[in-house]
Amino acid sequence: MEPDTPPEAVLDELFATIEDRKETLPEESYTASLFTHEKGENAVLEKLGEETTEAILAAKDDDDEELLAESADLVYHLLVLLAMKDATLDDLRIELRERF
Ligand SMILES: N=c1c2ncn([C@@H]3O[C@H](COP(=O)(O)OP(=O)(O)OP(=O)(O)O)[C@@H](O)[C@H]3O)c2ncn1[C@@H]1O[C@H](COP(=O)(O)O)[C@@H](O)[C@H]1O
Repeated sequence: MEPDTPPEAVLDELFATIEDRKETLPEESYTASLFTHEKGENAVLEKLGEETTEAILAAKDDDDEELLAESADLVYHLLVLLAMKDATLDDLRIELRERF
């Protein structure tokens, strides 16, 4: 991702990169390692649990910087899980829109 990517395009670009890693499985990619992990989907599910706990602790500590960092880890791992389950970012947007 380029440093000058507009903030509103970041999630789409990140999700497209995750889908690319799922398809091409580069050896050096952390994202690809989640798709090929010996624990299967449990690897990303465990990370989601860890990052959720870390975000909660940061919020309880009023550590705003840490909360943002852990939230980013959480969202990233959630997007990996969605890609793993063949869902798309648009599926998530539509689900949210239906709640209005
Ligand atoms: N946004 C992320 C991202 N957020 C978090 N992480 C990784 O998620 C892991 C978080 O684990 P922890 O916080 O527990 O840190 P850790 O102790 O180092 O992790 P582990 O030892 O448990 O693996 C770290 O290895 C981070 O590097 C991410 N890895 C990749 N991306 C993006 O995904 C895209 C593809 O990147 P590659 O995975 O490098 O191909 C790029 O746009 C990246 O910026």
